[in-house]
Amino acid sequence: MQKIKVVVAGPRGRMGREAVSLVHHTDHFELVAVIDRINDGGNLANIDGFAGIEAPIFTDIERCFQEVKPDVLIDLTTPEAGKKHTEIALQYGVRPVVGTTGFTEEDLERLTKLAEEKGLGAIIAPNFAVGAILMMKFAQMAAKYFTDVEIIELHHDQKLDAPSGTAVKTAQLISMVRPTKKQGHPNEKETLEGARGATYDGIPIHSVRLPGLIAHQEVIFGGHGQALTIRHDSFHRASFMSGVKLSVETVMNLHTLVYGLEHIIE
Ligand SMILES: NC(=O)C1=CN([C@@H]2O[C@H](COP(=O)(O)OP(=O)(O)OC[C@H]3O[C@@H](n4cnc5c(N)ncnc54)[C@H](OP(=O)(O)O)[C@@H]3O)[C@@H](O)[C@H]2O)C=CC1
Ligand SMILES: O=C(O)C1=N[C@H](C(=O)O)C[C@H](O)C1
Repeated sequence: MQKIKVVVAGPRGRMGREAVSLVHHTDHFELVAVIDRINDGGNLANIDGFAGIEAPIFTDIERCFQEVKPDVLIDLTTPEAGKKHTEIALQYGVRPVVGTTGFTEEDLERLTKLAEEKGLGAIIAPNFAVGAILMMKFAQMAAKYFTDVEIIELHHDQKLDAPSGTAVKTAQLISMVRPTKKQGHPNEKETLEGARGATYDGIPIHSVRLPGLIAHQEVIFGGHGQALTIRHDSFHRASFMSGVKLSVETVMNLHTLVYGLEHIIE
């Protein structure tokens, strides 16, 4: 079996480290390079925590693609870098698998068009954990029966974007099946700004950031005399890696951009 040649962007990050280890330990994947803001021209094996994992380090992603000609880019960086990397990957015929969050609907539209023009597969997944995908699917199912819902997402305090990509995706899936609705009392007023959270299509989203947390979300539905809570917890970033592996394998056979792992996990 031909190995899939993979580049990881953001290898020193919390998710990037897990992804490097996944690629290194998967027989049919080959880590051909990493994209890092520092250490240009060096080798990953010389960086703390990566002993024995050989891969050239590039800061310039275009030079990397020209020299190593990878099949797939795994991006786990920041919203700004992730958008730029995804676009450049598609320009160079490299299939992106993007876990980075903070992409807007306009970004997704632009990248979908580009992937189609190039006839290339791309996967952008706000959450790679199978349990989180199920939480989103169950929430979408429940929304047919309960039209009042609020989302509480809880993350570590080093997270850059709020609300989380998962919370936005959950609200998008719910809003596909329920009519737009202004929840709460029509005359309610915030005496402290932000008390009712952000809203997506009328669905309140509350973001909690605390040290000690990893990635957690509750979707709370309220009805007459009852409530339903659907909760998912990632206690370790290893929870995301089976989804990353499946995405790298699947993207090789796609010719369009897929947004969300729920389209891949049947
Ligand atoms: N889809 C999913 O299942 C999951 C997605 N995420 C998302 O993944 C992303 C990364 O999260 P996390 O690992 O916690 O974040 P970290 O801050 O730990 O890691 C991000 C890494 O990206 C690097 N980076 C930033 N800009 C560039 C650039 N231009 N080129 C190369 N590397 C760059 C940073 O380098 P430096 O150290 O120099 O700043 C850092 O090492 C976030 O958007 C997060 O929301 C997180 C968990 C799960
Ligand atoms: O930054 C994180 O940690 C996470 N980000 C993703 C998101 O924004 O939804 C996925 C997961 O929640 C962890």
